[in-house]
Amino acid sequence: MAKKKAAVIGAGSWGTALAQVLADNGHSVQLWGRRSEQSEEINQTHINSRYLPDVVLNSTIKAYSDLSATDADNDYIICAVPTKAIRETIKQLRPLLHEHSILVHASKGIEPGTFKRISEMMEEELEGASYKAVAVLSGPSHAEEVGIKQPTTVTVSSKHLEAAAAVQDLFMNNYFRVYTNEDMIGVEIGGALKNIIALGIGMTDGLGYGDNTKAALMTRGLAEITRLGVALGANPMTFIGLSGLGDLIVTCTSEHSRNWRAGHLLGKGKKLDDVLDEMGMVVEGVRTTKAVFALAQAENVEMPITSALYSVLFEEEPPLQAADRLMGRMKKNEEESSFMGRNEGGRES
Ligand SMILES: NC(=O)C1=CN([C@@H]2O[C@H](COP(=O)(O)OP(=O)(O)OC[C@H]3O[C@@H](n4cnc5c(N)ncnc54)[C@H](OP(=O)(O)O)[C@@H]3O)[C@@H](O)[C@H]2O)C=CC1
Ligand SMILES: O=C(CO)COP(=O)(O)O
Repeated sequence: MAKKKAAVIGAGSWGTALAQVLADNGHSVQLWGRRSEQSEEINQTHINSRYLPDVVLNSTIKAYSDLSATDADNDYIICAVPTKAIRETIKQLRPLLHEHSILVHASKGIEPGTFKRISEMMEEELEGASYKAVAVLSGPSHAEEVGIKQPTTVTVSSKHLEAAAAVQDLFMNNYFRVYTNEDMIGVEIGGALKNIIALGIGMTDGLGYGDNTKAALMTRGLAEITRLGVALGANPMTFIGLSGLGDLIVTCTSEHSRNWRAGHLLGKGKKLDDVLDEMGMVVEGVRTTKAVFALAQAENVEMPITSALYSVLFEEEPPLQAADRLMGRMKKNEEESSFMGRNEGGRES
């Protein structure tokens, strides 16, 4: 592919790893982080010591901390800030876009209150602006492993299929393999909601439960993610792909996962605020649980695991009691209760 110009917005773990992939591919890369001391460190030492300390970054990456200094002639803007910062970031980037700009987000969350997916938030903030397309890049990909070039596969999706194919070309290399998928709703829902299940599995691991419990939560978790996704218009097949099952596996079974680690500390009896302070990195699943608990009610979709997590996170239910409550629910048929989308009968509490 001809060499392109890209700005990666967000110099946390993921933005830094994605900047490295793009620089390895020979593209010209700007990497924005909001702290000037961090951009100076990256430019001078080629290390992001807070977020990706074990990776020596490609020396061609140009870090900066003034968002308005993002080059207006970038072909691609890759947005890797936490979900809560998406709107303010897009507002600031808006004047720098042009008719060929492709905006790719790599974040995983749902907005509480509006229930918007990230691409929907972006499109709202971009209304009337000049740009070509919004795309999502998602899938099983810990920054720490991408940073050391371990074989990784992800999915890119966009309503604009030509843009998705262009993003595939931009990122593809011998350690980062990118698939396209037309189901943007499914890709974004899978990536955001697996964090809820990872929190839950971290919690049951913290309680001392083993592999049976992990498999139960992953399988039934995927069933409830699929149920909500189908109700929102997603293709159920997406949830057994990279951005569904793939990301669920990588997040629920790895100590790299901040969501798993936060859940683990909660399972050990720590309070949510103390856990979030201790993590010092984004734990998207907490905010996503709040959003999805309300969204499931609005959509009349049964999501018992999300509901149990909500009680633990926001209503101080002890994790053990929530686990007991999940096990004591009324009996079910596995197949029917997995993929039916909205509740046909009454809501189960
Ligand atoms: N880490 C991973 O392996 C993966 C992460 N993701 C997703 O990528 C997104 C970013 O996560 P990740 O890079 O891991 O997060 P990190 O916790 O590693 O870093 C967070 C980054 O966001 C910045 N930040 C925090 N608040 C704001 C704000 N209000 N405005 C602008 N920047 C802000 C932080 O800056 P500062 O240092 O100044 O606080 C820091 O650069 C998340 O949605 C996550 O789910 C997706 C795939 C893989
Ligand atoms: O999304 C991820 C891997 O695909 C990273 O998950 P965490 O945010 O839990 O670390």
